[in-house]
Amino acid sequence: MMEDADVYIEDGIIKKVGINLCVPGGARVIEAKGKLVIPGGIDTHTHMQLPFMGTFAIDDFYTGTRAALAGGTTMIMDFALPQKEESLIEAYHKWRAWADPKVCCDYALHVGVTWWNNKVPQEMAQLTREHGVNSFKMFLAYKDLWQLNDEELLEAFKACKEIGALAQVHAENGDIIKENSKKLLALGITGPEGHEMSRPEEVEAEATMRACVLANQVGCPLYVVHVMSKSAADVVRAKRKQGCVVFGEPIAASLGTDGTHYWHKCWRHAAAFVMGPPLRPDPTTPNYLMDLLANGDLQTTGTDNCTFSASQKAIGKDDFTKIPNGVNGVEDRMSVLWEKGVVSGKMDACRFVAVTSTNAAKIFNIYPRKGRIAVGSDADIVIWNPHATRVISAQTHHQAVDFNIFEGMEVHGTADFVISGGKVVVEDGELKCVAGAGKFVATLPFSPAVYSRIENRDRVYAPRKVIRAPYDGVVTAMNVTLASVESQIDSGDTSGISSSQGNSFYGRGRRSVPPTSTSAVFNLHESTFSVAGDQPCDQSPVKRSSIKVNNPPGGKSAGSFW
Ligand SMILES: NC(=O)NCCC(=O)O
Ligand SMILES: [Zn+2]
Repeated sequence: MMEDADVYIEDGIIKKVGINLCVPGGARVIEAKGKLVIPGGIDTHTHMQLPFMGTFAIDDFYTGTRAALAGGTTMIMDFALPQKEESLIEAYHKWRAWADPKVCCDYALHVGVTWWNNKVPQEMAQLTREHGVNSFKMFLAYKDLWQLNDEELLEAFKACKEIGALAQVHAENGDIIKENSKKLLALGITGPEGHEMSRPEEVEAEATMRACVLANQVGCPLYVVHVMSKSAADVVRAKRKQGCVVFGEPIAASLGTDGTHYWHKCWRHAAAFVMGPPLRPDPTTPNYLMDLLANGDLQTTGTDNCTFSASQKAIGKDDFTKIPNGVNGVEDRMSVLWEKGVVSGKMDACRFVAVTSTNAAKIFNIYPRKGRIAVGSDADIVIWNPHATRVISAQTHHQAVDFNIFEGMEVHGTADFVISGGKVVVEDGELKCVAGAGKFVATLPFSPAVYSRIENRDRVYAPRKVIRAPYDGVVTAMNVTLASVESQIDSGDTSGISSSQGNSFYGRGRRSVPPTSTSAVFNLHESTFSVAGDQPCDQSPVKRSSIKVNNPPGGKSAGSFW
């Protein structure tokens, strides 16, 4: 909703909203006529000072959050990413120790589930209960580093659901990437174009689909980070249309530029765009993603801000797999979104606020403290000038990195004033922020924007058994030893395989024994057994031991079968 009103702030909180407000004498007045007074942006996805690929991201929690404020973003959500076997709680504390003294704006943490054993879900629960973390990111990529296999993913999704957290996924198939990378390097393709060629769209789309299916099977809500391609976005859209609880996050890079840069003749230029999943060479991708964002098929915007300077990128000068992955965006996200989303006519100012701030606040359960201008909300406010223009450049940006992937782009929409926690930190374009002024924002589990639907779906789709009269006919005995079967076959008598004999079944390479029709058990290799449709054992419910009803009707529903 948009209204014409004044906003009065005291002690970092919005105290009044309305016309002709009565305010204490001496209160500072900032004139915003002709401009928009909007909630500060929330960047859902950053990696400040991430230790990664042999180096650290060059924008740390100070330069990164300072740049965020300059562009109208008043809160970032970063990721604590444990090394293999490292405690998730230790990683969380490590990130807090890095961020707390440096952040100029508020921040929250997602935590990565980068490995799995039975201690991990306990730590996830503790992080949710005691440390203000309500989202966990799992990687389907980065084989041998952070990648989980499908069984581990299922466990992680189940754990998220149990504790009311939102499962996030980096959706790319790491096994395929590894295989393709080897092939390309063997062909002598060592430059940044190899990065995109090793992980084309379908590699992202397959992983997106797999994550959606796995999460849906255990009734876990899912958030797909950095949606980079049309086909991955189509998966999110289709799954939402089918009723799955899934959210999609395109980023400033995927909305504002494309992957044609990987073929640029200057190595440094091409390497600057290397990130995972890659930007797509199809130049119609940004418009396509923006349309989905404008129309509600995608919900939030992040940046995946993870910056590396020229010399850091050059770690991979002879091998694209070694180029540190990551691009800028935290400073320019709001302007890129305004230019490509609003000025283009795809979305109005209200939708702009939704996708840059409010939707994130709702999904991550910090609404209406964040993402809204209302009495009681944090005074994180931007006075947005929709008419002013600027040209994005590494020469003038506030980030530490020496390259800007939006270099030369003229954008309308600038943050003339930025108020963070009630303090004016950008004034007519001038930055006045202080390291450590930002606060950690705890995010609580069971976000209503995410879990109210889950609870209802669990109830509606809870598995129910069919009530029927018990079967009272003859039941073939199952316990059979191979020796007894063989001796009976040798003697030509296959009629009386008895229950006192042990388990066995026919082996494919064995002597010419009859197929499973004469056996008391199924040989899956030889039978026509199918996981779909009627099974030969359908008449005998007691034998379908592989199907478990997790929650019998009447019991608590966890909705495992939808
Ligand atoms: N995305 C990227 O290229 N770098 C940061 C690590 C990650 O999110 O994958
Ligand atoms: Zn990321």
